[in-house]
Amino acid sequence: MRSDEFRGEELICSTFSNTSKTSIPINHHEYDVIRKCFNEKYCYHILLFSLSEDPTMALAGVRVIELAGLAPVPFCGMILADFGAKVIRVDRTKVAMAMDTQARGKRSVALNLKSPEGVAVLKKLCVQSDVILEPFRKGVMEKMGLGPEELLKENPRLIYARLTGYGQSGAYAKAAGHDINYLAMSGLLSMLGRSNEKPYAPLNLVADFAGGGLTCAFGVVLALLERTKSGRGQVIDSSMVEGAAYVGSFMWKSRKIGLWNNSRGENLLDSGAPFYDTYRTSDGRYVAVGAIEPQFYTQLVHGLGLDAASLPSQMSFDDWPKLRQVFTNQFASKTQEEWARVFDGTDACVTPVLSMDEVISHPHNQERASFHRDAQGEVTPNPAPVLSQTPGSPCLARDPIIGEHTRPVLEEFGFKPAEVDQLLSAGVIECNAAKARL
Ligand SMILES: C[C@H](CCC[C@@H](C)[C@H]1CC[C@H]2[C@@H]3[C@H](O)C[C@@H]4C[C@H](O)CC[C@]4(C)[C@H]3C[C@H](O)[C@]12C)C(=O)SCCNC(=O)CCNC(=O)[C@H](O)C(C)(C)COP(=O)(O)OP(=O)(O)OC[C@H]1O[C@@H](n2cnc3c(N)ncnc32)[C@H](O)[C@@H]1OP(=O)(O)O
Repeated sequence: MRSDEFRGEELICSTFSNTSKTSIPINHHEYDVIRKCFNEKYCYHILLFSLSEDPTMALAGVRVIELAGLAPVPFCGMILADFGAKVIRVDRTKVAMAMDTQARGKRSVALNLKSPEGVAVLKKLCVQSDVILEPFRKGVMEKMGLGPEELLKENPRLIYARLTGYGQSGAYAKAAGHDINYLAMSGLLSMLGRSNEKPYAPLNLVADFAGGGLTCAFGVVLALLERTKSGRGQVIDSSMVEGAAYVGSFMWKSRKIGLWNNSRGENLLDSGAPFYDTYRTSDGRYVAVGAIEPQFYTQLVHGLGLDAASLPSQMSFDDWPKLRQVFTNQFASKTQEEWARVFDGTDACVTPVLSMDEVISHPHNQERASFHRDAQGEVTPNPAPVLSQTPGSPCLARDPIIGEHTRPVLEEFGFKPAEVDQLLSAGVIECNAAKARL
């Protein structure tokens, strides 16, 4: 008979044959079941219960309720799913198509939270879960009776992540907005753009994803780790203004070394320096040049076939426009492929600007399997970073349709089939079967 010691957040298992201890992370629901079983000394059987998750995934056993949102929260949910969490996305009912293009690995429950029965269903899901991710502006969850007060009272171990543009306080807290607004409020947008041009937002990368979904996922993991010590959940106030600014800390911290003394687009790293920019090649494609250090810059000049003695000094700011013109003319003389043959294998810091589809076939990315094709055959990035013991693994199945898993999820969380039928007939939930692919 296995001897098992149950300690708070994890199950330490040892067997007679060996004393190696395996600790298995468990979620709130398992915690309660296990504690009850230990009290009644049924310790062995519960191990099977907690081994139901794939222990090779870092977030195995973590249950996440993701309320359907636009882009940042779906990205956060996808990250957690990629690393083993069980993510249930709660969609609105009467919605034709999911807005979530980052839905891999998630299951969808369609639930009308405008009904008290719907609120009760969500509460029951949250009591048995570890994390809730909410994408709404300040006050919406409280209005539905689903604020942190209510949910943490019923499940003190719940991690309540609130991902918003402006945070849960402050004059803008209830204002609508999108990535570009948050980036503007972070101060970083003022630094983005070429010389004599207006500021531009680099896609919706910085606030929505870097400072939003990714930073929020980091907060969730921090809270999960902290809970293994305190046994308590907490509220994560994830503001995209603050997340973006935090991601950009280097920009603030490097002002004192004069990195940003010039106007926008005229500094070392903001397209001002000719050795840190992109250049068009003879076939209309581009290369990226990042030869900052003198030893790398020397290799750039050599690869371009230029005579260093005939050029102005690398750091002669006033000569940068002239140097840029020289580089522009040189790079325009060969194709992207030809320049790759010149610079691959050197430290000149010159790389091809690859398209979203080319990335998967570039030899370096292929060797590392950095990208894969999903169920729709589309190129998509693999989870990062790569952990040696518990790497992330993207679900390759198609994305869920809205309400596809309502019934199995509710029954998994303890609803009887008759209760699910009743909720369905009352319009509180939707159970949509996946349409057969012809
Ligand atoms: C730059 C990005 C924006 C990217 C957008 C793209 C992802 C999408 C742009 C175009 C889309 C595609 C296009 O539309 C074509 C297709 C259409 C198809 O239908 C879907 C597929 C498409 C291909 C579609 C796909 C994509 O959606 C697009 C490509 C960003 O910056 S995103 C970041 C936005 N900001 C935040 O997230 C910060 C926090 N959130 C907010 O500030 C607000 O939520 C926001 C975003 C301003 C929206 O405000 P809104 O007034 O609309 O909502 P809230 O005030 O938050 O209140 C939510 C209300 O909803 C109720 N509710 C929620 N869940 C339920 C439920 N289950 N049942 C019932 N009711 C529910 C909740 O009670 C609130 O109701 P009230 O308003 O009455 O309180």
